[in-house]
Amino acid sequence: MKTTRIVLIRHGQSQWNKENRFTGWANVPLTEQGKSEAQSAGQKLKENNFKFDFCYTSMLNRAINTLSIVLEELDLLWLPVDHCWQLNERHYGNLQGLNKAETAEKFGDEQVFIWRRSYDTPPPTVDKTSPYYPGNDPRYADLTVDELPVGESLKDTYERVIPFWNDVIVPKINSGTDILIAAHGNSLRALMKHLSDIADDEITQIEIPTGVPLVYELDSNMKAIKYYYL
Ligand SMILES: O=C(O)[C@@H](CO)OP(=O)(O)O
Repeated sequence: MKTTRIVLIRHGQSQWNKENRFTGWANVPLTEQGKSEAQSAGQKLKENNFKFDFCYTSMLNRAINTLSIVLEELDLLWLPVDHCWQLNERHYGNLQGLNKAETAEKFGDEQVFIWRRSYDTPPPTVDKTSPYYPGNDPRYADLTVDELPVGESLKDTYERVIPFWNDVIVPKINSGTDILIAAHGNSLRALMKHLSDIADDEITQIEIPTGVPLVYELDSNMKAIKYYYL
């Protein structure tokens, strides 16, 4: 059976990972630690002789910068890269910017766990006056009003990531292209759920570390044979 290998990577530590704040589509930078995680990821890929032809990332600086640091380590900065809003982090609605511990003190641990890890409960939404409404950001000018998220559950994120995977990334892989995807904790959890057929109530337990290459071996139906971290 033909197997395919792809590599996923969550961005390195961001400023708001460090400050324990809900991030979502907020465009925060990598910390120095995040940059060095990305460098080590690139070195590990190099030591293990990984080769790539094409990359996908999100529209958010922390994933774009992580990818570029990894590619620099691999001497592959010249590779083509598609920047796709579908790979963005889950939009965290009105929670964006809030400290997670303070929010738990205010609303209770259980409510915050539901917002963070339930499959289909969305966070409180933003309205069009919010600085976190993506329709106010020129990078999302091509999205229709229906596509612009105002606060997503993991299920909502899954419903934009997986059609993009099936319609855009799978044909690219099938044309014999070795791909690298740099994205986010929850957009990658959605992809892992699909690739490994993880149940709705089990995906709560999957936590992806920042800046560590996640290797997937896929069968001819583009489903996981196995996955491991480098
Ligand atoms: O804040 C976020 O955007 C995400 C990822 O950092 O957090 P969580 O782990 O709560 O989904």
